[in-house]
Amino acid sequence: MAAAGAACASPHSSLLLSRSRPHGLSPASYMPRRLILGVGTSAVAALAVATAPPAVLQDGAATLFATAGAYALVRTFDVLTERRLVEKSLSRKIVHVLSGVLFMASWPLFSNSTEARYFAAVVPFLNSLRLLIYGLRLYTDEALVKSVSREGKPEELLRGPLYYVLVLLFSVLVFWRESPIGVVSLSMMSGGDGFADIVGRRYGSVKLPFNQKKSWIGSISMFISGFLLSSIMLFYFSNLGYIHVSWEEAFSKLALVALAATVVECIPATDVVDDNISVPLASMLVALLLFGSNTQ
Ligand SMILES: Nc1ccn([C@@H]2O[C@H](COP(=O)(O)OP(=O)(O)OP(=O)(O)O)[C@@H](O)[C@H]2O)c(=O)n1
Ligand SMILES: C/C(=C\CO)CCC[C@H](C)CCC[C@H](C)CCCC(C)C
Repeated sequence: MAAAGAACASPHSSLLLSRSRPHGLSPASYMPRRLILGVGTSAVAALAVATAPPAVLQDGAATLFATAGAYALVRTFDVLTERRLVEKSLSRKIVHVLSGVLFMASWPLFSNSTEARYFAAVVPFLNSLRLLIYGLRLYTDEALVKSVSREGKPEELLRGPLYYVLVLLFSVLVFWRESPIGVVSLSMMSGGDGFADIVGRRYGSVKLPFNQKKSWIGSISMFISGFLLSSIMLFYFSNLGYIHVSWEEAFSKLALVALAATVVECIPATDVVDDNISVPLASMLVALLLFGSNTQ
């Protein structure tokens, strides 16, 4: 109040008066509305965090971490491709492999609550929205388009990448981390199909007799990498107590799932149905038959 009175003492004070709090007005009516809104929002957010159950806080943090991880993964390979440190088609396939593997690896970060899978599902859901928005050219994101499209066309995001993310969304909601079916299927889609491309594109000179677009080395790579990654991810989740695995039978079952996924991936029909649909679908069906639908 004294400052305001002093400010009125000289002509210069008219300018000061317009900047200092006018005499007699309460701070609330003077403080910029934005500041009041900011303080209010922060207070509500702090109250929400302070009163939220620990599981919700854990799941919220895990969701933020995985979402940020997804963005960072795509951005990293955009920069590596931009600087020609990684060839474009290889970069795309590495993103294909790592997205599924790292997403599964992040699942133990979520709480043991029944709602945890829905928090985890937010990550592929947001990424499917992102692919839809940029694939439909509603907005542009050069980095995303360059990282996950074959030829740099935004509409490409609406096929392979979108199917891939929707499979992640479906698997996390339906199977989550207590069932081997989702883990095995995502391993075949990300690791198996990914390495089939990475190896086959480079060393696949001897083509399959019934499909000149695919090669023996590519299909063999798919079988081996799908089998190995499925085994590793099953060990990961069983070691953390989410899945009980009878290893005497598991390896033979995983080999049959990998064989089914490899056969589906190499038949010419995949020109009609995208690999990112046919491979996980075939894996889910065979894994369902072999492992059963019982989850721990
Ligand atoms: N069993 C396989 C699978 C793939 N490839 C090689 O990898 C390339 C891409 O494989 P493909 O499965 O067609 O990849 P897509 O998922 O269809 O391609 P993209 O991921 O680019 O959409 C093929 O042209 C081929 O050179 C191969 O040799 N043998
Ligand atoms: C190029 C791809 C498929 C074509 O065959 C993969 C597209 C990947 C998406 C752009 C990003 C998906 C991110 C995952 C939903 C979450 C990853 C989280 C993890 C912690 C990095």
